[in-house]
Formats: sequence, C-alpha cells, structure tokens
Amino acid sequence: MAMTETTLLRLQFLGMLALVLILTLGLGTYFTLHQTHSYREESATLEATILGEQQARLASSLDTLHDQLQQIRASTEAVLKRDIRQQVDQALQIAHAIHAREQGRRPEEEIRQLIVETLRPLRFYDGRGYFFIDDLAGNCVLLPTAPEREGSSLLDNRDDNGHYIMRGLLDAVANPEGRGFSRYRWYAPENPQAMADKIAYVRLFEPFGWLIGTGEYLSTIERELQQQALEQLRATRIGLDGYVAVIHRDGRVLLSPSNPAAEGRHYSELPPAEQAVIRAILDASAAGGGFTRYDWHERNDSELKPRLAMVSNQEDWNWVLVTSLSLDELHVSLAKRQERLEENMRSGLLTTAAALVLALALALAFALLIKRWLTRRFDQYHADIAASNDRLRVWAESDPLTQLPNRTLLRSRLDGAILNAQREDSKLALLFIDLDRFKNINDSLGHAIGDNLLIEVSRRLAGAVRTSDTVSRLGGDEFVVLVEHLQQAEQAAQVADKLLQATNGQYDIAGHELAVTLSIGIALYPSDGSDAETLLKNADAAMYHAKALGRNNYQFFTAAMNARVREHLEVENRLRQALSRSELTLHYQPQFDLASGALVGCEALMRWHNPILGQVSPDKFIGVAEDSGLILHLGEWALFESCRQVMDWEHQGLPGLNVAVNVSAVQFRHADLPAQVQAALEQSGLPAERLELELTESVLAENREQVRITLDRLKQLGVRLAMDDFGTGYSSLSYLKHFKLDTLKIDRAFISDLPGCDDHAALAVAIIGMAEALGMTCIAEGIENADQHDFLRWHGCAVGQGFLFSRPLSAPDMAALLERRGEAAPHGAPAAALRPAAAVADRD
Ligand SMILES: Nc1nc2c(ncn2[C@@H]2O[C@H](COP(=O)(O)O[C@H]3[C@@H](O)[C@H](n4cnc5c(=O)[nH]c(N)nc54)O[C@@H]3COP(=O)(O)O)[C@@H](O)[C@H]2O)c(=O)[nH]1
Repeated sequence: MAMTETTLLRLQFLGMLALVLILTLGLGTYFTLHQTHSYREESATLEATILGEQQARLASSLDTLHDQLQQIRASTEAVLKRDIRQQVDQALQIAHAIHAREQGRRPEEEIRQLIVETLRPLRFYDGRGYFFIDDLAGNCVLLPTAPEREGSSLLDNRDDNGHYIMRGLLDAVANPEGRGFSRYRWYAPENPQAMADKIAYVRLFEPFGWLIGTGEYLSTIERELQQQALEQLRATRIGLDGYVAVIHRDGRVLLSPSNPAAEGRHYSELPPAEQAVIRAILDASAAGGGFTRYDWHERNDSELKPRLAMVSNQEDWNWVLVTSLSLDELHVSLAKRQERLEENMRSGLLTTAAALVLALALALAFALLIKRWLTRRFDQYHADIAASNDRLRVWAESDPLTQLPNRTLLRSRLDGAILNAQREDSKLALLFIDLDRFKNINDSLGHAIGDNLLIEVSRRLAGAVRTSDTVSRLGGDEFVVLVEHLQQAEQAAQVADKLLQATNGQYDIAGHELAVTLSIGIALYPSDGSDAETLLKNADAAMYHAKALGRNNYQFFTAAMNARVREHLEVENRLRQALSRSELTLHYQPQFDLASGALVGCEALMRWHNPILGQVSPDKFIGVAEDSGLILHLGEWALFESCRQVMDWEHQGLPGLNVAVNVSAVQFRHADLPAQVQAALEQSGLPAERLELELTESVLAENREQVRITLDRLKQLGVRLAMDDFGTGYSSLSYLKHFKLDTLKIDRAFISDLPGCDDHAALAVAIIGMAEALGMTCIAEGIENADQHDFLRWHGCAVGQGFLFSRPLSAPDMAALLERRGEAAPHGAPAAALRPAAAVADRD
C-alpha cells in the first residue's frame, strides 16, 4: 500500500499520541504503585513506631512505678521507726505526767502500778500495738500480751536467730539519751508459729529505772505500705486509658482497676477468659517479663477489647506489675496518623495525576505543533524538490556555457516537432552549424577566448531566429537550429542566410578581433529523414559538405552526401585493421638537386591497398585517419618504417639518402613526436640530419608556445624541419622567422601552371627568394614538365620533385633507382645532372 504523506503525518501524530499515552499510563501506574507502596511502608513503619512509642510509654511507666515501689519499700523501716518512736514518746509523756502528778501524793509503788495499768490497755496499729515495760535488770514489768510473764526475768529470752532480746533492749537505752531501737525476731500475730523481723523502740524512764517501749513487725508496716502503694497504683493513669494491675506471684489479684471485684481473689476464681489472661501474664512474669497482648473487659464494658501490656516483676514483694494500654487507643492514634498519610498519598496521587494530565496536554500540544511543523516542512520540501527538479531539468537540458538547450532537450523537442509535423503535414528543418576553423582560435588563443566567442555566436544565433525556433548547442563549436512549421524548403535557406549574416563578421573577444564564419548543413523533414537520428546525421553530413565546399556557406542534404558519409565510415572501419593486416606500405618519391640533377633524397608517402576497396588514395584515407585519430598509429609507423628503409638500403650498399616524412597536425599535437623521432633514429641508426619532417602551416598556426617547444626539441635532436604546401595556407612570414625552419616546400598548386601564370610565377619566385634570404632550402613539388623544371632551376630553387623525375616508388623500385644511379648524396652534396627522361613511373 502506498504511503501518502497525509497517512504518514497521521501515523506520526497517532504514534506520538500513543507514545505519550503509554508513557502517561506507565508513569501514572508507576507513580500510583510507588505512592501506594510508600504509603504501605510508611503505614507499617508508623504502626511499628506507634507501637514502639506505646511500648516505650509502658516501659517508662513501669520504670517509674518500680522506682516508686522501691522508695516505698525502702521507707518501711523508717516509717516503722517513726511510728513506734511517736508511740513510745507519748507513753513516756503519760508516765512522766502520772509520775509528776502523783509523786508525793501516792506511794511509789502505787504510782508504778498506776503507770503500768494506765499503759496496759493502750493499743494502736489497729489494736495490735501495745507498750511493754522492763526494768534494767531484765525483768518484765508490763507485757499486755502475756501478763503471766510480768515479774519474771526475760534476760535469757532469745529469738530464732539466738539473739538475746532483752539484752538488745537494755543495750538500746545504754546511751546518754537513754533511748534507742533494737531489732529482733518474734512471733507474728498472723502466724504465731513463725517468727518475723520486729523493731522495738525503748526509752529509759529514770524515775523507776524502767525502759518503756513498743515494737512492730516490719512485715506489718510493709503490708500497710503495700496497701498504700496499691492505692497509689490504682490512681496511676498511663495515657487516656492505661492503668496498672498487680498480681501476686501466687496468683492473687492484688490490683485490677478495670475489675475491682477480682481484687483479693485468686485468678482461678475468675471467669475463664480472665484466667487465661492472668495465666499468660504469670507465664510472662516467670520468663522475666515483657510485652504481651490480650483482650480484656474494660470497666462496665461487656465487650472484650485488645490491650497492649508490659509485664514486670517486683521481686521484693513477689508482685507482678502489669501496665497496659488499650490497643484501641493505639489503633485510633494509628488510624489518625494513617489518615494523614492517606491524605498525603491522595494529594500526592492527585498532584501526580495533575502533572501527568498537564504533561499529556503539553505532549498533545507538542505533537500538534510537531505535526504542523512537519506539514510545513513537507510543503517546503515539496516546493524545494519541485524547484530543484526545475533547476535539475534546466541543468540537464541546457548547455552550461551558452545556456542554450543541449542535445537532450533538442532531441526531445525534435521528437515532438516530428510528431507535430506528422499531424500537421508540415515540414521542419534541422540546421547543423559548425564554426569554421574554430579549433585554430581555441588552440592559439586559449579556451577562455574560445568559450567567450561561442557565447557571443550563440547569442547572435538565437537573435537571428524566432523564439519558437530552437537554437541548441551540441558541444564544441557545433550548434543545431530546429525550425518548425515550414511549408517550403526555401524557408530553411532563408533561415540559414539569416544565421550566416547574423554571425558573419568581427567579434571583439577580450581585445582580440576575431572573424567568424559558419558552415551550415540543412536536413528537412520528411524528405531527408523521418526520425530525429537520421535528420541529425544528414544535417551533419550536409554541414561537412558545406565545409568541403570552402566553408562559410550552407548546403542542403543530398543522397550523394549520404553516400560520402557512408564511404567515410567504411574507410575508417577498414583502416582500423590496415596496419595489423600489413595493408599499408610506403612509397618514396625521389627529390633532386635542380642545379646538378643529383638525387638528394626522397619523400615517404603512405600507400594503402585494401582487398575490398583496392588501392585507396592518401587524399581519401589520411583525412579519415586524422578525424578518427588513427593517424597517430599510422604516422608513427611511417616514421619508423621510412628511417628503417633508408638505412636498410644503405646497409645493402646503396647510396645514403635523405628522407622526408609527412607529419600530420593531429600527430604533432597529440603524440610525443620528439620522443618518437628519437626512438626511430636510434632504432634505425639514421643520422638525424638526414631525416626531414614535413609540417603543414596549420600545425604552426596552433598554440605557438607549445609548437615552439616541440620544434625546439626536434631541432635539438638534429632533424630538419620543412614547411609543406607553403603558399596554400596562412603563408605567414612570421612562422618562418619564429620557428627557424630548414626547408620551404612550394605547393604544387603554384607549380602546375608555371611558367604561364604570372601570379603563380611571381609567387614561386618570391618564395624561392624568401627561402634563400632566410637561409632555407627551397623544394618545389609537383614538377611535371621541363618548363616548370627550367623555370624553377633558373630562379634558383634548390630541390625539386615531381612526376617529371619520378612518381613515388615502391621500396624495391626505389632501391633499383638508387642502384642504377648510385649517386645519391645529402642536401648540398654534388650530384650528377638529372635528365627529365630519367623519370620513373609510380607503379600506383
Ligand atoms: N601525414 C601524412 N600525409 C601523407 C602521407 N603520405 C601521403 N600523405 C599526404 O597525402 C596527400 C596525398 O599524397 P599523395 O597522394 O601521395 O600525393 C603525393 C604525391 O604523389 C603527389 N605528387 C608528387 N609529384 C606530383 C606531380 O608531379 N604531379 C601531381 N599531380 N602530384 C604529384 O603530391 C603528394 C605529395 O604532396 P606533399 O606531401 O604535399 O609533398 C599529401 O598531402 C601527402 O602529404 C603520410 O605518410 N603521412
């Protein structure tokens, strides 16, 4: 399924939305779980903290209670002593009061009896306390609990520890104050079978030498203090509903503020639930104490409520202290704090939810913004692509130098134009244009000048035709103009005329005055081709024909041109294999010293015999070889072969001979000619001064500096340089001066009508004179008759060649000639006179 941009944008938006939702849900879930988990943890911590706090409170309360009880217990003896001292002090006051009152009024014995009987009935400590009187001899005077012992000595009375009780009492008053405490053990009223610790306080009653005292059991006071302590504990509150319970280790409930009815009862008498609790408490006590939990009836409450308790032992009194708190309180406190926690969690969750909703909203807004931005970017991208496609199309379809349509666009317009012409039954013309000798300008003045010239020419071409016509550049100096909607071929000729006129003339390019002419070939649709390919090929052929006809003109395509083009192609194809198939040979045209008639050299001329084409003239194949570049191989071969051949003749004992080899402009430009020449000389052993290279003027007209460098290198090798076909081209004297050439060859065109044609005669004489003046050898080529020969010899032309003397000869014929004459000598050497009759036929 094709993915459109709208779908892409939607998908992007939905994807982003989904992502944001997933993220929001994920984060929401995470935060919720995290908060819940935190809440649970905090709640558990809180419960543990509260429990800990309560336990600490219970423990601290117990510590305080233990301290209090310890103090109470520690005060037992002091309380006892204080109390019995108060009692004895009162008894002494009474005795002294009676003695003071009755002294002198009654006999001493009566006073004694009065005091004894006054003190006898006195009771305290809930009736169990009494006063006793003993004399200093240890005899009992008053003992209300055993009157039968009164009058008897108690001096030897001992307790269960063997302590002499009476003696202890006597010791207690044996001090200046006559008072003191004495500790001993005696039968306790609650358990007459066993003795218990007792403290007595005695004071000396001097009037009768008595000691009056009383004693009290420590356990009795301690019990009282315990009772007081229990009452204090009853009033003790821990927190709101915390209280203290006391159970004796023997199982008696001593204090139960929540259930006073149970006090004084053994726990086994209580209801089973309470029994179980107390048993558990006693077990905990037996284990050293600690925290426990149980359910207990609160006062006036039938419902069992959970309590947290701490059990602790009061060892001295065999008490088990139980401080307890209602767990309800703990739960209430916990619930309150959990509520706060929950509130915090809820507000945390709400904040998280709000943040997530906000984030979601922001993300949505962001996604929308991104979508909008992307839409704009896509639009911009399309606009950019369209613009760059336009630029690309322009770039791909136009020539970068002239901005004219290039071959691609021409082809497409030509195809369209052919279709139109087919539909409309009209004609169209294709004008193939090539600048005449543009290459020379390019090579001599440089590419920048050439490019500017092309731009100017293209401007003039475009200005000369209608805007509906297409002026295109194929490359180099080739232009094609497409003219549509023609009714007659003459209209194409008019366009060609206009183009020639528009472009003909001077061009000022960077200070150079340049003259430009065009050659135009015209092909018409449908007569010269029904497709673009054919029309272009035929217009090109017509353009070549225009060139061949002297340039600066236009030619319509004809069938003959086509044949020529085909022939050109065939020659090129067959020439490619000519070297490898040894179809090429060199013929040698002898050159003679015109003054002496001596054979001085020869010109090597290429010959090609093809099995199909037969003997092909150099005029036909040299141009093709130059156009196709094959001349590079052919020329190199000719150079090596001619040097080798001349030396071969010499090695055969034939006379040494100069040899002139033609060098094409293409060869001069591209191949490393000096290196080739050096190699040919070295390989053959031919002395350099016997080799002459024939260059055409067009070679010298090209890039002067480069030409000069190559020529200098050639001169350094020692070879001779000849200017061939002099007079047909630029015939520039400056070349002769500038390049220091050795030989001037007068073109045969000027020789052929000598001596009758005055112009050519004057020209020939001028060239001969010029060569002489410049110290150059002058060679006349194409001497066909004696008049020409005489004229040239008369005017001092040094050397001549032509059919008059000999046609170009095959190597064996040349060898035969050399053998016959045996007189060949280098330039300037004396030679035998040559007779025209000695002319040798070119077997070609
Ligand atoms: N670059 C190379 N060019 C070569 C080579 N071989 C030949 N050529 C060039 O081909 C052109 C035609 O040459 P060709 O057909 O060989 O003609 C030469 C002579 O046969 C011809 N000639 C000589 N004497 C006469 C004459 O009395 N009458 C007459 N009608 N023709 C005559 O002239 C041609 C030699 O010309 P030139 O080279 O200018 O001295 C020609 O341009 C050759 O240069 C090659 O190997 N390389």
